[in-house]
Amino acid sequence: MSLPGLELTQPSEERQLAVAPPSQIALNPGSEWRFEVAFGHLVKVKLLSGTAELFGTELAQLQTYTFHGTKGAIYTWHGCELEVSAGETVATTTDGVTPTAGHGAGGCQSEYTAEETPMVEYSNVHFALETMREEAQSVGKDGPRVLLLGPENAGKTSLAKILTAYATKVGRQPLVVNLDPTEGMLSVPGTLTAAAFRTMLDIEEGWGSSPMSGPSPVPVKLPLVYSYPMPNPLDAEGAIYRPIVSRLALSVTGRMAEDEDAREAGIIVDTPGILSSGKPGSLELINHIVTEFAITTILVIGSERLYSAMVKQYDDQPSSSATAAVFDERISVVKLSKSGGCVDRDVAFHKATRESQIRSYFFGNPIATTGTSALSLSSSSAVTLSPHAQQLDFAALPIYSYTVVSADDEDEDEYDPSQLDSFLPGGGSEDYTPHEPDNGTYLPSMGDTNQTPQSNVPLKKILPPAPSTLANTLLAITNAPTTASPSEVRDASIMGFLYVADVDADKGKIRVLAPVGGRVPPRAIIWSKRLPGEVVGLVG
Ligand SMILES: Nc1ncnc2c1ncn2[C@@H]1O[C@H](COP(=O)(O)OP(=O)(O)OP(=O)(O)O)[C@@H](O)[C@H]1O
Repeated sequence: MSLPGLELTQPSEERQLAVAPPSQIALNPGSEWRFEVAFGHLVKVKLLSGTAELFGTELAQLQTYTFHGTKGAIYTWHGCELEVSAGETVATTTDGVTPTAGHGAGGCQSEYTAEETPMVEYSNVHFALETMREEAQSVGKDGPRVLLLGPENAGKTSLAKILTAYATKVGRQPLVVNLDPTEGMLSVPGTLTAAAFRTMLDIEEGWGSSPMSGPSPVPVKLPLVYSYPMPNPLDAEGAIYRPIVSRLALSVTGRMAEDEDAREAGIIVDTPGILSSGKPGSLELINHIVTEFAITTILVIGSERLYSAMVKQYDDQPSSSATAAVFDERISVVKLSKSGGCVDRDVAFHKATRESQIRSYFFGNPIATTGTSALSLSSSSAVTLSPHAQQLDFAALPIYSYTVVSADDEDEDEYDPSQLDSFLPGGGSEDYTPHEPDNGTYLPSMGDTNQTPQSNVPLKKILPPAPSTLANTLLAITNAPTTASPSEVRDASIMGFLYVADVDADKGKIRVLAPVGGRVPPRAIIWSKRLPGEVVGLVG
């Protein structure tokens, strides 16, 4: 319809939805294309000519890669040409909000080309690590154990991906450890993980997928997962975080002792930004990680203050490895520049990322990506999983919840030490001997000397009636038996997750979604109450 006098036409719906033609982006050698794609909108990227990589993983020529809910950069060492086009917009996000495409090429919210990047510095780190790996190979010592430190959004995870991708590209098999509970590497958030990377990372999915997410054209990785359902490692003065770090370190060093390839390639440890914030207790946690993983190389990104503190404390000090004296193994602290491309992610973006990780754990990835499908035999790489819904008797489930004061928000779950007796093995027998005498660092009440040793672990069994707040949250099924002590539950690795769809407190039932059918294994369960927290709308 024309507007009288102006001869303008009202934009028709088709016109509004008209897809912009693909844009071509030419990158000079040593530059990168930085882009941000909103959740729910798809952007397709194709490498037309030259070579390019996304956080160290090379793009294949003429394959289409589909991105959504991503902030990243495609870097080229030798120059390349990219084609960027808009994919279809996925109906709605989990919040029910219809996503809007941005104004950048292909509907990116933001995109630009940057000539200045720290990639040369980062690749030099890779070559230095390679030299250490070759030395490890020749003299029979362990490969480098690298710790990444820096404030939030400094690019630690991106650098961990780059170093891992470069290492796998030259045939190494590094062990990667994620100590950031908010990220969820090959797992859902609220976990700390370790995995051996022998094959390439996934361009579209970041770290790639684990077998629990279903079949994948990019080889899956098998992570070892521990539950840490809180965003802040400093909660409970680090008394929950520390023992889990020790468990991971034990498993990782055990793997290195048995696997020659892993021993030579060493470890890459990614940490949460809060450890580098200088908050009380953070330096002690760093020290714990440095000791447990026998760190040899500390990489500090984007913080002069932390770098200087680390140099003072660790530079040229012997590592804590048992063979440090034999090989004169010393710690080196290296300062690295933060990439100008690192973007701050707001609370909404973090929440959307978490929801998307959980959704793909239960339902797979419904977005078909032609890029990866070309590598697989099927015509589409979309993976649709069918989780099983079932009703469970709440009283029969040994569900534990952490009861700690958050260092961040003072969001306290009532901490009542008298209730803790209820989860003593064998129903509260007094002659119980603790499994771990070293857990005594957490004292919930300094004046209370009559506490049983078990109360050092702030885990409480949830007794009926089922709390309504259980709805829309995750339950982590541990490998610990139902009669395990709280310290055993805390230290147990995770088998899988359930999503609580409904709580019927009157009937004493909960309706859960499980990734596989069959009976829920009789194991102790940890309630992921605070992280990932409530995820509404997973089940319609
Ligand atoms: N060169 C780059 N260009 C564009 N985006 C980038 C670049 N490097 C990193 N990013 C993005 O910036 C964000 C922050 O980076 P990253 O996750 O690596 O930081 P981090 O230090 O691990 O953060 P945190 O401690 O909060 O987990 C991520 O979304 C990442 O994809």
